[in-house]
Amino acid sequence: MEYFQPIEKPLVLLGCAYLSWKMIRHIWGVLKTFEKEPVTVLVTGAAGQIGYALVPMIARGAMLGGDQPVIIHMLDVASESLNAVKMELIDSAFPLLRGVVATTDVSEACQGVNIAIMAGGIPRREGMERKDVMSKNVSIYKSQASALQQHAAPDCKVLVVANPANTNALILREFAPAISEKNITCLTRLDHNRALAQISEKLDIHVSEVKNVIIWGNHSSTQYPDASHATVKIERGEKRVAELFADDDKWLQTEFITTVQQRGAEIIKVRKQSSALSAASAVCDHIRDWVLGTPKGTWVSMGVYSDGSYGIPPGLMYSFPVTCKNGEWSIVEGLKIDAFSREKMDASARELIEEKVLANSCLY
Ligand SMILES: NC(=O)C1=CN([C@@H]2O[C@H](COP(=O)(O)OP(=O)(O)OC[C@H]3O[C@@H](n4cnc5c(N)ncnc54)[C@H](O)[C@@H]3O)[C@@H](O)[C@H]2O)C=CC1
Ligand SMILES: O=C([O-])CC(=O)C(=O)O
Repeated sequence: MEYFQPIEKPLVLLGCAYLSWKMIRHIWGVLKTFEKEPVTVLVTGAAGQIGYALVPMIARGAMLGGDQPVIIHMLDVASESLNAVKMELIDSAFPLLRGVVATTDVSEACQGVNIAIMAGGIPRREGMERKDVMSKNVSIYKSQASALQQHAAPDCKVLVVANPANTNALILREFAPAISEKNITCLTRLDHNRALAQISEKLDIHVSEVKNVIIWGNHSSTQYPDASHATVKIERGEKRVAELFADDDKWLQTEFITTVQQRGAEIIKVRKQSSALSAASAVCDHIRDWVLGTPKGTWVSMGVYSDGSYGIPPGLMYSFPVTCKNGEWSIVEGLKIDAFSREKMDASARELIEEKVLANSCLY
């Protein structure tokens, strides 16, 4: 038996669709009220240049996503400037910002932090190498390591930015043995982004179409920016970057490498201060990929504790190509290394061994 006249059927269907739509909107509204727990992010050197560029990025969701509330802890020895940064953060009325702590006390700063961005220290000036700021900065990392170990969340993820970044991270690891070595990294993402940008400029394509460059080694002028596995997006698939250069064009083996290696020094020369905006942005990229995962088929460069992969001595903090999933990084294994790359990768490893010895001589 028919319940409805043919004329009534479309009206009933329309009514049902309307009610379902209302119900979905209601459920969506309820779900939206269950917001995520805030993540506590520490920034050391927060009154400095990188800190000043970085904290608003974090508070806007550029690091952990637009639906992730954050509490920002800021540590610096320059208490007045630090308080001014706090005032500005409050004045910005960031919807995701759930709290701000500005302190000169390292224990208070580290309390309960889930992510620690370590940018406190002195930057190099024109004419200096990054290891020239070694003695001052490694002692900071020695003393802050134990505060992190004692007061941060047990699974806190640490990113060391201050130079010499790889060796500071190694010192932090040595003096915070309770923090898993998988949770201590250093920043080479700025170099990685610089390498992508150089290729995109050279080939006159958008930077998002280039991927899988690698920064091997130290965040110093011995780093090896390697484009031999990099690809660009083409209409149907991908093409190796190397195939886009004529056989006799040695740009990828010469100018590309030196430009990326020297980009930090070039910025200092022109700006009279080291890179801050691009460094802060690279920090967000590093943590976002580590926490939320790298896109399928894409790797990024991170300074991590060497497990001996690619013949790099274990126990160095060395930049490798990594992919990230479920909050963990893994080194991309099995890439072919030719003699040209081998020599450059080993030279950077040798420099890191020397820096380790130098750092220890500053500390003991
Ligand atoms: N890994 C990378 O890609 C990059 C690393 N860097 C390095 O990052 C570091 C920070 O650079 P900027 O922000 O430009 O320098 P900056 O001098 O503007 O800021 C550093 C801040 O650290 C603070 N500070 C000094 N000692 C401290 C301590 N014991 N505890 C807490 N804070 C302390 C200073 O008061 C200052 O506010 C430098 O070492 C620089 O060389 C810079 C750019 C890129
Ligand atoms: O070069 C410096 O000293 C600052 C830095 O690390 C960079 O810009 O890569």
